Amino acid sequence: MSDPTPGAAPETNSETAPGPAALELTDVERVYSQGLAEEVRVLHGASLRIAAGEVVALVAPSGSGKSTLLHIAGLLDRADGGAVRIAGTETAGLSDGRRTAIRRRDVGFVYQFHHLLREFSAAENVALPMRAAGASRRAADARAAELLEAVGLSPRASHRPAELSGGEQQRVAICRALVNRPRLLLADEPTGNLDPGTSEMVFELLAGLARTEGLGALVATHNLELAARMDRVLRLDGGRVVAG
Ligand SMILES: Nc1ncnc2c1ncn2[C@@H]1O[C@H](COP(=O)(O)OP(=O)(O)OP(=O)(O)O)[C@@H](O)[C@H]1O
Repeated sequence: MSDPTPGAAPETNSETAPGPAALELTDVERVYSQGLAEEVRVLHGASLRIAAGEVVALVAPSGSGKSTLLHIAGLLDRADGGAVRIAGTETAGLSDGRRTAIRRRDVGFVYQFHHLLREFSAAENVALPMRAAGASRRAADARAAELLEAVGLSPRASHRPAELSGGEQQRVAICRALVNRPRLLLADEPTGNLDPGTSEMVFELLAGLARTEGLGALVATHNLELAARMDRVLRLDGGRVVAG
């Protein structure tokens, strides 16, 4: 039986809930003001909690602050107020260097466009961030092979991005985001550039991998049908996060 703590965000996945949440935002504020005649208050009391192993969709109209929220959650931008906790670590008061270290260790990103390096093979693209983090070539190659196999791309491991379809390229980008075993996966319109059938397949692979790897995932998308297949759907409404 679950017995939610008062004040805690509801609906975490009880099977994977032990341990710290992958991501906790508490009353996050973000106001853009630099060089603007009028302030743009994008996030105003935005709170959410994503448990390890939970895949959550974030749907909201264009311009409502999805990218802003993802950038703050991924420590690419600083909130003007509130708390950002990643895998149990509060990040608000940390130096830029410390935040970068946490981002590299604990956060994986997938974007609408894959940004794969075109002169490298699929396997090399996946292995690169792990090599950059200091892993041996052998360990990085083994991890890349394991992930490419999980998304059905073993036969394409030696292909360069230009030799892959859009959906295959995005599957490689997902593997690359997961290679360092992050605690949190942030995806911004990961299937925005793909046809409906391919989008569905890439979404399923992303969600399946996040669950088997036990990380929390927040996936921003305009696609309501795909969002409904995630564990939960959240919306942004007037700068706050509400259940979708
Ligand atoms: N650097 C900035 N300076 C000023 N305003 C900004 C800045 N970045 C974003 N904004 C404004 O903040 C609001 C939210 O932008 P954001 O990119 O987070 O929205 P979004 O929901 O991700 O939109 P989309 O789905 O179109 O990508 C928009 O009104 C945008 O114009």
